[in-house]
Amino acid sequence: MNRNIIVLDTTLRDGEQVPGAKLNAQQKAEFARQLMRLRVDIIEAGFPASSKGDFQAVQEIARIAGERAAVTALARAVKGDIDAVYESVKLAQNPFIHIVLGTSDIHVERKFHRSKDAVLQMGVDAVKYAKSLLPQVQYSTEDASRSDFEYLWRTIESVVKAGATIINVPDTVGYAEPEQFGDLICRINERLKNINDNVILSVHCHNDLGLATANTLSAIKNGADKIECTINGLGERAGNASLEEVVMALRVREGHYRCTTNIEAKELTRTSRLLTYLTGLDVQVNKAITGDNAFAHSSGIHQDGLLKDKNVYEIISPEEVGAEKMELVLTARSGRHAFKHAVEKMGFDADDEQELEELFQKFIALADLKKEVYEPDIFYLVNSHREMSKLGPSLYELGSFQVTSHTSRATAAVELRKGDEALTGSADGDGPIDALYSVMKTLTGLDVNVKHYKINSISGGKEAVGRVNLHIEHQGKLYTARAMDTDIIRASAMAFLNGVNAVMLEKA
Ligand SMILES: CC(=O)SCCNC(=O)CCNC(=O)[C@H](O)C(C)(C)COP(=O)(O)OP(=O)(O)OC[C@H]1O[C@@H](n2cnc3c(N)ncnc32)[C@H](O)[C@@H]1OP(=O)(O)O
Ligand SMILES: CC(C)C(=O)C(=O)O
Repeated sequence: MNRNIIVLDTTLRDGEQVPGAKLNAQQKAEFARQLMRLRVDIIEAGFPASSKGDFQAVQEIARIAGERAAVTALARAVKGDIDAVYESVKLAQNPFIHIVLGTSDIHVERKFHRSKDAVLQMGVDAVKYAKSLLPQVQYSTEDASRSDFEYLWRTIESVVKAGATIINVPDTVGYAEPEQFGDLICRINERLKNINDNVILSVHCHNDLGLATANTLSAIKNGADKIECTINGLGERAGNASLEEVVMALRVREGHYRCTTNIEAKELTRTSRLLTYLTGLDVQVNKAITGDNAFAHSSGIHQDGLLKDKNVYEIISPEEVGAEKMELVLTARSGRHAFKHAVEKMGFDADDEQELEELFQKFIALADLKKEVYEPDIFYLVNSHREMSKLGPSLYELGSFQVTSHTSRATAAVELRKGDEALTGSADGDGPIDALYSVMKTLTGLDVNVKHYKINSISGGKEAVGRVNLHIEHQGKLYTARAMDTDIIRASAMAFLNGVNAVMLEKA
């Protein structure tokens, strides 16, 4: 039978310890509401002794939590801190006090300058005091993974006897590695069962070596029943175990771990985005589950495989975590299958193989100029290709051009080709486009006037494509012409030529 793992979210306590992540009481309450929608079992709401603002934030979260989540907050083994936690969480339906105290030699000797026995006694006294206020008390043996095992165990045994109901084993500085940490949890678990079977064994891992998720999973395999995580892995230094990673690993590899959680996975993306919005701290694009690229596929071989069967390259469907549907990002590394899929997705038929190949070649040329090709690019590419095909072979083609612009004047030099003939010339103008059109008008010898000129950016990104729309007048008749390019001068020149060619074709 599957074990249910209790999930404590500490984004509002450990996550908030990150520089720049500080939230006000109203923001903390908003995020806590989202954590309740996510169905975390416990919210660690803050460190109420640290400031009046945090005390009030914890109090508000305790007030709104109701039955939806247990609420706790952190205290040192200090009476004043414990009082602050009690006073701020007591309104919750399921409140508990969380006490932390170091067990490693370095904490005992360098931080507290006391004997091991004295530090242990501080912990016992703190638990006894907390227990006089609330029935549920969690005790964290800070820096457990760097602690002498027998002293660590002696501490756990003593605080359990004093009334601690949850023992939390932190890898405070992210020093542990999965096998060793799993072994530590296994040893503690075996002894704990012998002294009190009702005590919950919990872990809290940091990511200094990028192992927080792996260590948390290893602890679960070795008997931990409760985990502490944060959204987006936010937390002190390199952060904490990421809630979304651990939860989805348990879900995707359920057969392996045989554990479940109460988490509503569909709320993961929304929770991550809310956190980014509130803190202004972006998630790295390739972050598992919540990064922008977590469900984006950009290379041709992958895109082809996904279109044939999404299981070829997808172990989690984005919908499962509340993200948008699988995204195929079109780049110069995309292939014909993905391109055809994008063309059809926009409602164009793509059955003509020769046309599709021509379009694909234009797409690759464009993708070489741009990092990503967006839907509006494809839309315009197909439409303009089809429009140009209707016009037949272009009469004038753009060879080369050079445009210089000064404060008050601009000059353009252009080479056009008409069959084998090369036509070159230059002209001045009020601005670069005026100079360009002036020389092209002379070279084609046609009496045309530009009546309307409009340029738009039709897609996103630094290399966005510029689209030029023109109305050209010839002998009282208006001709519409368009062109697009990542170079707006080239797009302007090509639009003019397209207009001129339309006039020529009609006259022919
Ligand atoms: C691993 C973790 O994430 S632990 C949680 C970290 N979170 C925080 O620190 C929350 C924010 N902190 C604060 O607001 C402040 O540091 C406070 C309110 C906790 C304390 O502020 P101050 O009283 O000004 O003390 P300061 O932070 O300068 O020093 C910490 C003191 O607590 C002591 N201390 C540290 N940890 C503990 C502990 N677990 N139990 C008892 N005392 C402790 C230190 O030894 C030091 O005391 P000393 O002055 O006798 O040497
Ligand atoms: C309070 C404890 C659990 C902690 O944050 C740590 O040890 O990292």
